[in-house]
Amino acid sequence: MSLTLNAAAALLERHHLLREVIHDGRWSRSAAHVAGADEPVRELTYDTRRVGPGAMLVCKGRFRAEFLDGCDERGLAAYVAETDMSGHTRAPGLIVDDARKALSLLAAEFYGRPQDGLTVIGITGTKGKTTTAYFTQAVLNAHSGDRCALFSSVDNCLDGRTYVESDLTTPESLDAFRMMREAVDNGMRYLVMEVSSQAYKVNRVYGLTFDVGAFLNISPDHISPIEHPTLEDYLRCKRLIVDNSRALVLNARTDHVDLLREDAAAAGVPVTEFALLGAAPDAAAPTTGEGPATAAVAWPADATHDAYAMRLDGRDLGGYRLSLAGDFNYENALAAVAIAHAAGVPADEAGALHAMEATRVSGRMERYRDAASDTDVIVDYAHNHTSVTALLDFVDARYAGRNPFITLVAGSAGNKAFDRRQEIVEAAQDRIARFVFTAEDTDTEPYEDICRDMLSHVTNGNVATDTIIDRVAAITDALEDARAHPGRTDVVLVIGKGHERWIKDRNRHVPYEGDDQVVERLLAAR
Ligand SMILES: CC(=O)N[C@H]1[C@@H](OP(=O)(O)OP(=O)(O)OC[C@H]2O[C@@H](n3ccc(=O)[nH]c3=O)[C@H](O)[C@@H]2O)O[C@H](CO)[C@@H](O)[C@@H]1O[C@H](C)C(=O)N[C@@H](C)C(=O)N[C@H](CCC(=O)O)C(=O)O
Ligand SMILES: Nc1ncnc2c1ncn2[C@@H]1O[C@H](COP(=O)(O)OP(=O)(O)OP(=O)(O)O)[C@@H](O)[C@H]1O
Ligand SMILES: N[C@H](CCC[C@H](N)C(=O)O)C(=O)O
Repeated sequence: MSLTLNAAAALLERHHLLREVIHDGRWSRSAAHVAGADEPVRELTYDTRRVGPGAMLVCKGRFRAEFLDGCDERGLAAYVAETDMSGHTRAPGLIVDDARKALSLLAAEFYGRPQDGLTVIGITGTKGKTTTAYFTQAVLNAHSGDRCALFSSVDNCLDGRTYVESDLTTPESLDAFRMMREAVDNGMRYLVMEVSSQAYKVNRVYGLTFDVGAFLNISPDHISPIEHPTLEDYLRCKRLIVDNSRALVLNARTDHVDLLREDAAAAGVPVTEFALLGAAPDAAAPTTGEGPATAAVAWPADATHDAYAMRLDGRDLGGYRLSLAGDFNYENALAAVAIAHAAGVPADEAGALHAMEATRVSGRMERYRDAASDTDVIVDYAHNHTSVTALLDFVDARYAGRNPFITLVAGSAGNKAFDRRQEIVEAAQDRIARFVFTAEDTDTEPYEDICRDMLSHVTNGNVATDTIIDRVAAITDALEDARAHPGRTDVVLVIGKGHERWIKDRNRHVPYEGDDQVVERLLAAR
């Protein structure tokens, strides 16, 4: 870890980001005139509250110059910013075109390019990133003796075994490279990370090349003033993974698959395709023929879809029976097989390629049963049209002929992804008996307004609706109603929060018991 001011300036110059170096009233194209420019930077940070002796600070986003007040006294060595900050500090400034790109490049160097010591796998898609990332980690851990790290929207894992709750789907670049360094120092050989569209939008993975990039699917989501202005912009950001990967694993069934194939061809990136099939493929034509190289396919092995068969590179992998129900999870498992294979796991390593069968992912398809009232409860993380549809497809298939009374307990995020509110209602209203609208995560938008918005999209007069803002009370009401009808088969779906032990209010995490725990407690109390 030996970044100096001189080296930082040269790196930024090489990437055409450096405008000028400002120090003591002198503006220059290099840092050569600054005393101590060859001293190692002792700390790299994007937050003035963490500045200590010898620190280099990157001023990004909604940074305000006043944050710098007092930093000189704490030993600020240099800053990197998109504008001259010398009114608030005597430290030398590297003025750049894009501070977030600069942060990513500097962080990689500061931490000694830890990505070079790892096989790095990036997974993007509207749905299934987290599950596929956990499944892939399970396979690579089995293959390598627990030497696979993970960055996911649920947890991060830097030693193949210990999981710590994460803040973002894709960490800020500096945090990502710091954690990669720790992973390498812990002996990790692989890293599986989720790559959100926001990560590309705000350059959290700038300059990082994935050994394997995976594109799972794309559907409308994340359109709002703080995310993407349009679906086109959302897809444009996600597509960047193709240009930034050495090999691409692609779902042959995703929307815009032809465009992604074109992207890969233009970038010279080899593609492995996978496809979930409705039935066994023709033995004479072992691949689907949908893409140039559909290497991995899976199909239901029984009528209830409780097991699937998989084939990789023409080799049968045998039956798969996941701990997580739902056809979509077999698609995620298939993606994990294709990704792990592209990352070097041989097709004949059956043990490793089946390792995800035991994997559970917190808050995804957690199932509970109250036999006395014939009630099944599912806690899941569905929170948009595609995932609610996938969940209801599972319920339809599983309860075919039993005509269950389905209650959906759901809210939607505040201040972002506004279309989700209508889409969740539209995906569900003709397929369920009752909505209970409730709190989900928000910033400034009141929960009541979000629930009212959801209610306004209900057009089916046959579906019952209630709004119970308190989330625990909403779940309680749904379960009590199910118990009050013992002769009826009930399915209660509690979606959008999973295992989270907090709920966002005014963008702060307020402690919350967790959907899984609320359900367990209520069922045990009977
Ligand atoms: C708190 C907040 O709203 N942050 C958003 C903001 O970041 P920002 O860098 O401008 O941060 P900021 O909090 O305004 O502060 C500006 C800078 O001043 C610094 N600071 C602040 C105070 C101080 O005293 N001193 C100081 O130095 C802060 O450390 C920061 O570096 O602007 C960034 C660029 O727009 C956003 O990425 C970021 O979104 C937050 C992190 C967020 O939650 N974003 C969501 C939408 C997100 O990224 N989600 C995706 C998942 C989507 C998916 O599943 O597909 C994700 O990858 O997690
Ligand atoms: N391949 C898939 N296709 C459709 N829906 C899926 C798929 N995989 C998971 N889901 C649904 O989406 C929910 C979230 O899954 P997961 O966390 O794996 O995806 P994600 O891409 O990380 O989502 P998010 O970014 O919203 O957290 C699941 O609880 C399930 O309802
Ligand atoms: N209830 C959460 C869902 C976040 C999941 C994240 N991956 C996203 O879609 O932004 C929220 O809106 O903050």
